[in-house]
Amino acid sequence: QQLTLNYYYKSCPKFEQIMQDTVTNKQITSPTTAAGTLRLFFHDCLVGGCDGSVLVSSTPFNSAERNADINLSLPGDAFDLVVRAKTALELACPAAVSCADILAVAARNLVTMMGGPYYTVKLGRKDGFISKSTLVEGNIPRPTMSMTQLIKLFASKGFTIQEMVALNGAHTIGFSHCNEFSTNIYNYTKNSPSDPSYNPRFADGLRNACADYQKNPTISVFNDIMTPNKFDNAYFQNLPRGLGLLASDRALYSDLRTRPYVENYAANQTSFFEAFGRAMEKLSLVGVKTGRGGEIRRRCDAIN
Ligand code: HEM
Ligand SMILES: [Ca+2]
Ligand SMILES: [Ca+2]
Repeated sequence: QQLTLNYYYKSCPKFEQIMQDTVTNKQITSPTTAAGTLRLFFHDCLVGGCDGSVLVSSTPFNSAERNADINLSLPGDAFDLVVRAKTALELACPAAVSCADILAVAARNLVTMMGGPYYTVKLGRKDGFISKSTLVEGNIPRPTMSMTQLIKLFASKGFTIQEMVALNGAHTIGFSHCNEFSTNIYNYTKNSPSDPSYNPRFADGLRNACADYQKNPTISVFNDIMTPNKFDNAYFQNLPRGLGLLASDRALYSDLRTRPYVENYAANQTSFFEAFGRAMEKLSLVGVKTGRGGEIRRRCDAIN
């Protein structure tokens, strides 16, 4: 079986409309939803494919993906958006639409709403039967990984170096908690508090912003200081100036395997949008389940 563009044409003709209304409402009332949902979708697809496994809540019998430490910072608003869409869709067309499709379309609509490209999302994903916290480690990139490790991880999911760079352009919106980069700004070496690949004034600003982060771990900083709420190519323009927040962001410029793509996307937003859209279409197809390989969940947070 294959995914198709008009999968819900008969079974849920209002699918697109309900998704667009729900997404718009949620994003207007909670503007952090867009970035959170895009990251949620990324974390879904990298563990067991785009099958909604990340949406499942833990039970006394099962520690779900959400419990893995790397997923603890996924924001509640992103999960809430999926619940809202699912509720509206179950009223209009019961037991027709998968949670995996809801998440894929929500992420796409939000990218477009923030000013990013529109790309097509094929439909007909089924929801997975498995969500285990132990299956997360090693499948999702960490900012502390070397570029060689990052390239290998993305290659294992089917992505080229160029696609990996384009996908990282998602960091043009949203934010990161201080603990994700604190080792880069405090006591980096004996002689320098911060990683020399930072712009020194930016590093000072980060040290200031994060001063209390151990007492208050919720403190976070925009990934793209120039246009944190706009999906554009400013993220790539920041990197050559030492304004990349995470070590993995700055490595995209310092490493010669990835720098040419950074330079291209920094100079040409159209080129970035095309590459990002194509890479997201590809991400949306990673490990998808069809037919009896999955189910339509009644609730997105629990396997039927
Ligand atoms: C080298 C690869 C990547 C690494 C190491 C990485 C790491 C991170 C980290 C540590 C955060 C901060 C999370 C927090 O503190 O709450 C973050 C945020 C984010 N990431 Fe990535 N990421 C990578 C690639 C991607 C990709 C491919 C996407 C999507 C296509 C993505 C989308 C996002 C978004 C949208 C945010 C902001 C989330 C929010 O504001 O709630 N990331 N990333
Ligand atoms: Ca998954
Ligand atoms: Ca931006």
